[in-house]
Amino acid sequence: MDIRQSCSPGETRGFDTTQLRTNYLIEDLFRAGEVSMTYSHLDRTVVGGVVPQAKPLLLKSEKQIGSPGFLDRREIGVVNIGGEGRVTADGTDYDLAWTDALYLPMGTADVAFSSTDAANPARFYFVSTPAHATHKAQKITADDAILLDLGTQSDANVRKLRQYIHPEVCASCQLVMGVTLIEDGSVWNTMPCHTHDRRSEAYLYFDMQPKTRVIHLMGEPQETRHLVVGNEQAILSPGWSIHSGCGTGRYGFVWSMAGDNQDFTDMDFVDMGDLR
Ligand SMILES: O=C(O)C(=O)C[C@H](O)C(=O)CO
Ligand SMILES: [Zn+2]
Repeated sequence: MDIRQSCSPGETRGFDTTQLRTNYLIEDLFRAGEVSMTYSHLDRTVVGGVVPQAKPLLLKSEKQIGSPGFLDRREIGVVNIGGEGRVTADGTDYDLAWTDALYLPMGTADVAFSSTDAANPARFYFVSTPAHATHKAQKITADDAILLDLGTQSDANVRKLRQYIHPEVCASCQLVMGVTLIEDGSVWNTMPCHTHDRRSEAYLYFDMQPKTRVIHLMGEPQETRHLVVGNEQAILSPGWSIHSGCGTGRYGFVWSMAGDNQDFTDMDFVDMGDLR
């Protein structure tokens, strides 16, 4: 398990490119036939990638989780960004197509991931956060999610934001999760940008051509830094950091949040004139 400690805004100001990438970027999340996990101390969020081939892959606990079962004291949200696949949770099968999601609650004992066609494997992205109560397991499709049409053509930020794990769609303890797809011809996400010190956030950029890159903006609003991000790479975003990006081509991203509240609109917007 890859471990990421929390960094303060002060030390982040002094980071060079390698230090920024080592602390905030997860580059190698999807490996054929493996479950990969990164444990971030930002709200103890575990971010993972699962690419099942011919055999199912199991969600297993590790020392860092501190309990025999991975979900003994955690909840998990899963989004499939690959070919058709199946998640089997305590004997129930959930078939997930591209951008379908699944919420599994605290107390789920056995979780297995499989691909329908090993030649076009499922690519499951997951985010898990500590939990204190057991809610209902739920599959959520793009049509079940709350859809927000955001942005304007003249601001080059037209996008569809879908809230999948959100109090009005699927009850959870703290996890909030969704997918934003940028329309063709637009390049920006989450600009004007914001912070939300009550919650941390994780971004998985996906649906990009091999040569496309997103220039992801992070850091304090008056001390911005950037990360150059490729397809299927994830960003860890502390509550004090802005999180916004501009692509050289089309892309989407899975966002997730954990922390003190589940109020999506609890954001501190940054005035353009205050960005540095
Ligand atoms: O397109 C957007 O705007 C987003 O997806 C916003 C993120 O989800 C976010 O930052 C929520 O706090
Ligand atoms: Zn945010």
